Amino acid sequence: MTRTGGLNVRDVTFRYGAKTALDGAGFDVAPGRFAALLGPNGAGKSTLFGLLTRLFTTAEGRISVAGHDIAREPRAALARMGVVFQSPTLDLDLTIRQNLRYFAALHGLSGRDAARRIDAALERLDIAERAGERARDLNGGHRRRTEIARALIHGPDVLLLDEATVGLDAASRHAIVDHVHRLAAEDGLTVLWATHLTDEVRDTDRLIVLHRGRIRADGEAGELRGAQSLTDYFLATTGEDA
Ligand SMILES: Nc1ncnc2c1ncn2[C@@H]1O[C@H](COP(=O)(O)OP(=O)(O)OP(=O)(O)O)[C@@H](O)[C@H]1O
Repeated sequence: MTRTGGLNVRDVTFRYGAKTALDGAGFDVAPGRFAALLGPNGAGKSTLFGLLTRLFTTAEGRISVAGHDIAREPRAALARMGVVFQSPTLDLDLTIRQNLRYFAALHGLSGRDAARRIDAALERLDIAERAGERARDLNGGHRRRTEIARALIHGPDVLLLDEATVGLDAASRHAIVDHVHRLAAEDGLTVLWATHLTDEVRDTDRLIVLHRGRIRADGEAGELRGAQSLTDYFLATTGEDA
């Protein structure tokens, strides 16, 4: 599937009072690419996600999502975007399907169209057989997969995930990293995957290293790291533990 636009971030600066959290940060993610945004704690990843999702705004810099400038066409830009936030946001008392139905309704989707989209998203994340179970009864990995499925229901072009594997065991982490890579490679989604874990990045991924509000490296992960391990490369680039 070919999609247009991708994600463009240009010269974005953001301050919390006197504290500069993002300092002229800019990068592009081409349509259908998986980009890992790698940064240690405090690098500015959550601030960037806040700007991408319009939680807050800045006059300094430009962001566009699937060809829509987020300041000038916020509704169009947000409609093209799926987001998985760092903090879990499922209603634990509802079933998986009910959680997704609720989200579909927020997007103005209902009836057969919503059901079809929900089924497709659950299939895509390999959790269709769990649809009738309450979120509370699922493990952390399946809950996360549900949240990713939910982020796909309205058919976004760009998928943003902020530390999506936090708190999960190795097997669940691996499964989720794999699923999201496939969403880029097979479905043409543009993915921005924020993490501080180097083992979630593949050599063929686009790698963007953010440190203290600035982009420190941007390229294909395997080329950037060369003969070094990615962890060593990351340490050398940021001077901090990975
Ligand atoms: N509300 C705030 N007021 C002041 N400074 C803040 C605020 N929120 C974040 N910061 C600072 O801005 C910088 C970037 O923070 P941000 O949360 O975006 O980083 P991060 O890469 O997401 O880190 P983490 O993985 O720890 O969430 C940090 O130095 C942080 O201390």
